[in-house]
Amino acid sequence: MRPPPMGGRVAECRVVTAPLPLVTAPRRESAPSVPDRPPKTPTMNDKSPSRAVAWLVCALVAASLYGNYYVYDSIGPVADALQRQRGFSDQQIGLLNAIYSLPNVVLILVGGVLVDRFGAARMTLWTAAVCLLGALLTALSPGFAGMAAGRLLFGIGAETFGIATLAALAQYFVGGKVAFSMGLALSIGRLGSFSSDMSPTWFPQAYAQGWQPPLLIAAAMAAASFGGALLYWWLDRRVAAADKGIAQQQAQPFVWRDLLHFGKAYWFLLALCVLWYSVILAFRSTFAIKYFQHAHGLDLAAAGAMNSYVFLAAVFATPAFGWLCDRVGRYAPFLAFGAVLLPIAMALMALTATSLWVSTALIGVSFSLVPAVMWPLASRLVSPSRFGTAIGLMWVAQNAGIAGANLVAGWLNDRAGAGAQNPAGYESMMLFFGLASVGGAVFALILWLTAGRRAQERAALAA
Ligand SMILES: NCCCC[C@H](N)C(=O)NCC(=O)O
Repeated sequence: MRPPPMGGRVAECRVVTAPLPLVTAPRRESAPSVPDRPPKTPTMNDKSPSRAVAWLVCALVAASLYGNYYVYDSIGPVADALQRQRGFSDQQIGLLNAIYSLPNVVLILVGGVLVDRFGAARMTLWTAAVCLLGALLTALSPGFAGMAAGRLLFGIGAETFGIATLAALAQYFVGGKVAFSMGLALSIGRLGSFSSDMSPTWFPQAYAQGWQPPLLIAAAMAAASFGGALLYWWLDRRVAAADKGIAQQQAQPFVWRDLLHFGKAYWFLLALCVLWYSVILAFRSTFAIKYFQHAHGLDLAAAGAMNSYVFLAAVFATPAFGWLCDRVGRYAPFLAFGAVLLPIAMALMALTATSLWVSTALIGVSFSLVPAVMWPLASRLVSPSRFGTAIGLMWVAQNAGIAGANLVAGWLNDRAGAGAQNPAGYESMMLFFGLASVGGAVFALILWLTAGRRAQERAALAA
């Protein structure tokens, strides 16, 4: 089964809207090295998995993501307890999260290649198991080194797990609704992060007992995530068995040269991914609350709540935007619109006295729209057999960008002496994030306006 043929322009990437065959899960082509273009159109076959199966896969993947994102965000709520009860410094607490990203600057590319090599279902299962081990080690370790090793293990599994889950949805929804399914799964993941932030309210007894019970709850979430992955793997095996004789799913040997076959549109998307996520994750996750407190005079609770609304909005808006993209059948214009909102929001925040609600709403739309479009669009810019590699490469650059943006922003703030007594000290950081967001918007606009017109892109996109 192949994705619908794409038109000449990325902006015109259209989803099949004709009545769909029962088939939704493409089996991978067996060519050792494929050009960067979509595979062949599926043929209808009664023995192939139905739409219901695809939605079941989506539900299992989403449930699995929920547990995974819960664990990712589980350190923040116990940071204070770790400091009080175990004497951890801020640097040590910061390292428990940084150690998640650092190995992935190299490792996700390997993870992406493994997803293409061994298939989405097997890799989802294996990496969910690695994440579970990491979460258990984090929760049960008596010392900092053991906890850090647990977070490292979790990070190694989690990013490849993320690629495998996107690949699973790209595979099962190739005939349509890929953006909606990815948006839905991502939003359930974001709900996991939101739940982690809300867990002190939901499980007060656990938090009253100290740092360990909340991390054991996180490990239980990782176990639930593994359970979802196991069910998805089992279902995929049944689908593959039913599919026998129609087409075989075969492991794809990796050829480095294949990276060169990714079209220009893919590289523009990668640049947008690095710049946009660097602003969104480094600013929103690290500096936004402090900036709201010092530069906009909010107290800690109000600043935290203001920041979390972006997150909550994404829970609902991400699948809605995915659905809209599938319905309209266009991706790049939505992506450009979402990317342009970010510099506008940053400018309003840094340069005007406009209420923070306005910039928060704009970032909320951008945070919901860009991921809802970016990953489905990526799945349409490369062959399904290279999707894992393509996302892996994007996330290598993305992790490097996020780590770099955190370091640069921190250095700029320290250099300018930014703080409650010196709110103007945040200006250079805001200029840095503003320029990065403008860069992201420019790449999104170029992707929309030019990439699809090029003959090279047409060749890459056409069936
Ligand atoms: N689990 C939070 C970090 C996810 C990073 C990952 N590389 C990614 O970009 N995932 C897609 C997303 O929008 O969350």
